[in-house]
Amino acid sequence: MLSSVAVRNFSNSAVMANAIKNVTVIGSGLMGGGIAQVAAQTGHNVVMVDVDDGVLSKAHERISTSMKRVAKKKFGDSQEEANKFVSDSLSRLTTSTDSTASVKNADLVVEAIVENIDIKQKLFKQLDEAAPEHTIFASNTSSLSIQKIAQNAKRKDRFGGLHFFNPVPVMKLLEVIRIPETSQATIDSMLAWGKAMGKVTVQCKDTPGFIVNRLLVPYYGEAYRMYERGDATTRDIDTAMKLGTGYPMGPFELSDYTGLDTNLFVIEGWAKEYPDEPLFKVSESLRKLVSEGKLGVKTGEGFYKYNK
Ligand SMILES: CCCCCCC[C@H](O)CC(=O)SCCNC(=O)CCNC(=O)[C@H](O)C(C)(C)COP(=O)([O-])OP(=O)([O-])OC[C@H]1O[C@@H](n2cnc3c(N)ncnc32)[C@H](O)[C@@H]1OP(=O)([O-])[O-]
Ligand SMILES: NC(=O)c1ccc[n+]([C@@H]2O[C@H](COP(=O)([O-])OP(=O)(O)OC[C@H]3O[C@@H](n4cnc5c(N)ncnc54)[C@H](O)[C@@H]3O)[C@@H](O)[C@H]2O)c1
Repeated sequence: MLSSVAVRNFSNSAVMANAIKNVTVIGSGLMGGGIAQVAAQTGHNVVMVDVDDGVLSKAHERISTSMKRVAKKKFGDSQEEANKFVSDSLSRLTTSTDSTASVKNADLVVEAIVENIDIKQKLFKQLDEAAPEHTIFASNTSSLSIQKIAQNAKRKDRFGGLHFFNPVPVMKLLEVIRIPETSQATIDSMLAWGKAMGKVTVQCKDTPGFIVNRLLVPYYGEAYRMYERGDATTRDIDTAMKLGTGYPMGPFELSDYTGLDTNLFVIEGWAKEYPDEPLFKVSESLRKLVSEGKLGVKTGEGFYKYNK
C-alpha cells in the first residue's frame, strides 16, 4: 500500500509505470535499518534481510525506537496519531534471513551489507538469478565502485548506486549514482523513489566517494594533519567549523560519529588504489586511535571521550 505522499509524488512523475512499491533491503545494520525504516514510513512494503534472527530482532528494536522519535516530532500533539504512524509503518516491515527468497517480489533491492567488494559481488550474483526481470539493484556503498559491485550481475542497465547518509531518518540527501550501462528509466525510477522516500536527490557518476565522501575525505585529512602539527586543538577546529561554516558537527566529532575504523578503512582503500593522490594520504593519528580500539562514539572513545 503506498502512502498518500508517495502516491502524490509518483503521480507527479513521468515514471508512474515504474513506481517502486516493494523494496528489499539487504543488511539491517546502521544504514540498512535506517533505509528499511524510512521506506516503511513512506508507504513501501519492505523486506529487511540479515544473516540471523538475533541481528534482525535488534535492528527491529532500533527501528521501532527511531520511529517513535520521528512520530513524536511529526505528531507532537497527538499521541494517537503518533501510535498509528508507528504501528502502520511497522506493519509494512517484514524480516528474512533468506536473501534470494526475499527478492521474489521486489521492485527495488538496496544492498547495505559489509563494505567488502567480494561479498557484495557474490550477493548480487545470487540475487540476479533470483529476482524478477524488472527489479532494480542498488548499492549503498560509501567508497567502492558501483561498476565493480555490479560486475557479476547481468542486469547492468537496472543497476546503480543509492547512497544514503547517517542517520538515515534525519539526513535529507540521497546520492543517485549511474554506471555507464544504467538506463535512463532506471535513473528516473530511482529519482522518483528517492522523492517518495522524502529525500532530496542529487545525481553523479561512479567516481570514488561520489560527491559527499570525495569532499569529506580530504577535509578529514586536512583536519587530522592540522591537529597533528599542533596548529590547533581538536575542540577548536570543531568549534571553528561549526560556528564558522554552520556545519552541525566539526570534523573530529563527525569522525567519531561515523566511526574511526570505517574512516580508516575507506581512506586506506583509496590510498592503496590511488597511491599518487596526496589528498588520500592516511593520517597517523587516525591509524593510532584505531589500533588502540578507540573507534569513536560506539566504543566510548575516539578523538573524544563519551559516556557509554
Ligand atoms: C572518511 C569518509 C567515509 C566516512 C564514512 C562513511 C560516510 C557515509 O558514506 C556518508 C555519511 O553518512 S557522512 C555523515 C553524514 N551525517 C552527518 O553529517 C551528521 C551530522 N550531524 C547532524 O546532522 C546532527 O548532529 C544529528 C542529526 C546527528 C543529531 O542532531 P542534534 O540536533 O545534534 O542532536 P539530537 O538531539 O540527538 O537530535 C535532534 C533530533 O533529531 C532527530 N533524530 C536524531 N537522530 C535520530 C534517529 N536516529 N532517528 C530518528 N530521529 C532522530 C530527533 O527528532 C531528535 O530529537 P529527539 O527529541 O532527541 O528525539
Ligand atoms: N555507516 C555509515 O555512516 C554509512 C553511510 C553510508 C553508507 N554506508 C555503507 O552502507 C553499508 C552498510 O554500512 P553499515 O554502517 O550499515 O554497516 P553495519 O555493520 O552496521 O551493518 C551491516 C549489516 O550487514 C549484515 N550482513 C553482512 N553480510 C551480509 C550478507 N551477505 N547478507 C545479509 N546481511 C549481511 C551484517 O550482519 C550487518 O548487520 C556499507 O557499504 C557502508 O559503506 C555506511
